[in-house]
Amino acid sequence: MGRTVEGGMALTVVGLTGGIASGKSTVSSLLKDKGAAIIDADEIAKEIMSKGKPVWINVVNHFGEQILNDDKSDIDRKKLADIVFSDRIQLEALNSLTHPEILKEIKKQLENYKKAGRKVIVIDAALLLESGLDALVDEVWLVAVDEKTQIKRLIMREKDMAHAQALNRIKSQMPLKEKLKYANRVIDNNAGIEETREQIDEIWREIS
Ligand SMILES: CC(C)(COP(=O)(O)OP(=O)(O)OC[C@H]1O[C@@H](n2cnc3c(N)ncnc32)[C@H](O)[C@@H]1O)[C@@H](O)C(=O)NCCC(=O)NCCS
Ligand SMILES: Nc1ncnc2c1ncn2[C@@H]1O[C@H](COP(=O)(O)OP(=O)(O)OP(=O)(O)O)[C@@H](O)[C@H]1O
Repeated sequence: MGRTVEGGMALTVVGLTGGIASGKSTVSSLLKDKGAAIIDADEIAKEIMSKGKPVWINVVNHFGEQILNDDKSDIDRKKLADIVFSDRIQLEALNSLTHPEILKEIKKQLENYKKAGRKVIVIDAALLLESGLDALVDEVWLVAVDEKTQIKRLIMREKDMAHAQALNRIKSQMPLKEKLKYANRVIDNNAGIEETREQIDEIWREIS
């Protein structure tokens, strides 16, 4: 599907999405090894909300002291997560404080990678479809796992996340069934890393 032109590969902007703990970072790093440029929405979200930045100040002003750590020096991400992933209105408030800045930074990195002549640029974003970021991409690739595997891996990764918290976070995202409607390719990450690597090898052969 990657559009080929005489003399080599054309530019393809890929939106890599999937629910929390579906395996996007794992797939991203396989794609990076192949030579793709990666734009990581979670990393950007963390960066724009680092201490003292405008978004940090706006988030603290909106949510108040309840989201600060014990010495009140910084945002306690776990406290903030507990609030927003159990209250849709608060999640929307956080999204409207953060998403415009995240979008701006993603666009900036995309332009820079294009200028640098990168041929495959991957935007790794859990909320690609929910936030309309898919308007920026040529293809949507979906990393898919069964909900049981998703919860198991999520709880394994986040040692202190309770089952209910894991479910809340999953429920705050678009269901897999809905995401499938937008996907140009589906990467099945239910089995081991080797099986996933084989799918990436195959996709890379097809687009290059
Ligand atoms: C609520 C916060 C502080 C929780 O931080 P925490 O360190 O526990 O999680 P982290 O940022 O590493 O995100 C992990 C995963 O949670 C899910 N998630 C994060 N934010 C959201 C959201 N607004 N809606 C739904 N799911 C989300 C994603 O799958 C993400 O990959 C943080 O996620 C945040 O600031 N979110 C708002 C910004 C955002 O939308 N980020 C995602 C960009 S795609
Ligand atoms: N095929 C696999 N087999 C076993 N474990 C896996 C597999 N793929 C990913 N994992 C593990 O599952 C967890 C979630 O994977 P990863 O961090 O890549 O997901 P993600 O979609 O990037 O998550 P998030 O959106 O929450 O950042 C990690 O601990 C990872 O090591």
